[in-house]
Amino acid sequence: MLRINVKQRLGNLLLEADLTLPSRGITAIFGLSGSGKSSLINLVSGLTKPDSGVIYLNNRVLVDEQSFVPSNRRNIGYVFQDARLFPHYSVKGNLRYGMKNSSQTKFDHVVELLGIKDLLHRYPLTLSGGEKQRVAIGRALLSEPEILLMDEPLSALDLPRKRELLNYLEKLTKEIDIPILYVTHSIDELLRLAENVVLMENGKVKAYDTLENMWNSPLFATWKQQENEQSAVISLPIFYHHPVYNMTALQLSNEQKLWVNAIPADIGSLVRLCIRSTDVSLALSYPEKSSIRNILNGIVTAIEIQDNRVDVQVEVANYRLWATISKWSLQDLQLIEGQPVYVQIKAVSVLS
Ligand SMILES: Nc1ncnc2c1ncn2[C@@H]1O[C@H](COP(=O)(O)OP(=O)(O)OP(=O)(O)O)[C@@H](O)[C@H]1O
Repeated sequence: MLRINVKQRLGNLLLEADLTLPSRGITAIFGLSGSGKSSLINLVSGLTKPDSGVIYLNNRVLVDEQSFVPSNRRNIGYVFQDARLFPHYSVKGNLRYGMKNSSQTKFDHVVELLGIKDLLHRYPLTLSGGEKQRVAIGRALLSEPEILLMDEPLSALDLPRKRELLNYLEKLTKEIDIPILYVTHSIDELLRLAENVVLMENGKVKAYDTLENMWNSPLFATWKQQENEQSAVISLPIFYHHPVYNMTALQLSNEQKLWVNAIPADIGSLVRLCIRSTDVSLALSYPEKSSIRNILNGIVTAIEIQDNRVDVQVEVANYRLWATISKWSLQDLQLIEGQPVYVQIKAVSVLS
């Protein structure tokens, strides 16, 4: 567990944070440029000192009124935007630098996890940006930190390398059981990686919650790129793999399941999905003989009339989804809050 309660004056900005973060999973520090994201994790790493306050990592004091543990004694792994490898050491040398014990099994595991076995004898100058970052992550992990701090680790990479590293990061986060604080202003990275989100604004913590709750809250409205639709992000457990068709059923409730293209993961694993309002339609009677596999029971919970469309929020087994319909359809269906409807879902994007 990471406990942060700090104040720090940064020029015109007063950074203030009061947070308790969980002991595993990725917490994204998200916000506009200049909102104080890097400054916050610099305080955790010990690169800077707060004017007042405390930071505890797993009940160990890093900072309080009496003490300030320097960076090199915090047991923290740090990955920056640029990999900052030692140019005169090979990849293997970089990885071994700072390794706490020389466990070959641990070394092999990290090398395997990050796909860097073939690079071990190369030197940083010969590596691509994405490869360098994987080595930097490997080096940080092999120091066996109690927490991993990542400050926009993908921002210096081109799109293909970003995608490649995202896949590694996603795998990594499922495997390691230390918390990761991940600074980003990318929605893509947030949706793929974050379990929890700290939203920073002008040096303050504007909100802190699970990614799903944040995404679905009005605070996030300005961050959603699509102007002509709404979307819902939800996580559901895998319930069943169809033995014939290449489909997987996810559990919304005991009664209701959502079918998606086959996901190669075990029953019970959580899958994060994005359902866009333009892929959802509503009907008042059960659509017989429909080609759409997902026809669910829902209740209308909100109706938002926009300039050229209507966004209808529906609750399906405790999950809130959105459907975009036309004003004409609203008039036709005479929808009101509390009304039961059939919710047809044409497409679902699997995020992670
Ligand atoms: N030592 C300092 N002295 C004065 N101002 C500072 C100092 N460090 C940071 N700042 C200012 O504090 C603000 C927050 O900076 P910070 O780098 O934490 O933002 P950020 O959210 O990480 O931004 P970005 O996404 O652009 O990296 C900025 O306006 C920055 O110029």
